[in-house]
Amino acid sequence: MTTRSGGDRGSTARLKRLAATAAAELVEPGMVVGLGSGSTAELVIHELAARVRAGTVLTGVSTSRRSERLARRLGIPLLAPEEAPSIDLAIDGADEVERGTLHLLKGRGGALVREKLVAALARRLVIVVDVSKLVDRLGERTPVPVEVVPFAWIEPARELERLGGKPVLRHTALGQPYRTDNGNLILDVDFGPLDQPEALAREIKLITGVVDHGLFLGLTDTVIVGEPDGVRVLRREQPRAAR
Ligand SMILES: O=C(CO)[C@H](O)[C@H](O)COP(=O)(O)O
Repeated sequence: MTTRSGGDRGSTARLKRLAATAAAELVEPGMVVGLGSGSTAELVIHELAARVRAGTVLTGVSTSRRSERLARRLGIPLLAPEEAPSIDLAIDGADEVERGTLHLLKGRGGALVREKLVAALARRLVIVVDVSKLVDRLGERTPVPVEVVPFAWIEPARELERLGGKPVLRHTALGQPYRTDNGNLILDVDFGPLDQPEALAREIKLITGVVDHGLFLGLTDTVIVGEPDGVRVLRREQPRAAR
């Protein structure tokens, strides 16, 4: 189902803000909210913090050390995932959203494992993106991030090549291997546009040394898309995939 509402034209930052504001409106007093990672999810955290300052009671569960630091600094009470009785709603960004299925590619920010765990625990997953993130097929523009343990990472890299990918070890701006919050490495694997993301996701998970990958399939309930004319809301029509 698709609905539209009005708004201003503008830059990517403005489109992200439109989506973030609309997503924050879904949060009701007393909810436990999964706090995503990345620039769009951080806008949501700012919106929620404003609500907390205005007296709304809510609790966050963060998906990265960075979102945890931001939420703490802004005064949002936090729980660890295992301390939360349940997570009512998780709100997160994405690098690509497949139009037909609402499957996602995530992890440019390196938080994919924690993001996927919080999404899996949440009753609903709401994704906030600007319109540039919508694609016909996952992998069109973005490689698939794969988190691997640091020891002998070359072995999962070779297996990913055998699956048809081109893995590149992610580095920081200073040229050091990038480390996730879990102390692991990331291989960004270019498979090109994906015809069968489910099959690829299964194959990647079977590789020894792989912790997880950035394919989020069947997890999304709602995508809020910031567009020049306002927000568009895409809702999943199939029941959530069994996990
Ligand atoms: O998956 C992510 C981090 O691991 C982010 O949600 C994703 O990279 C989108 O980020 P942004 O909102 O900055 O474009």
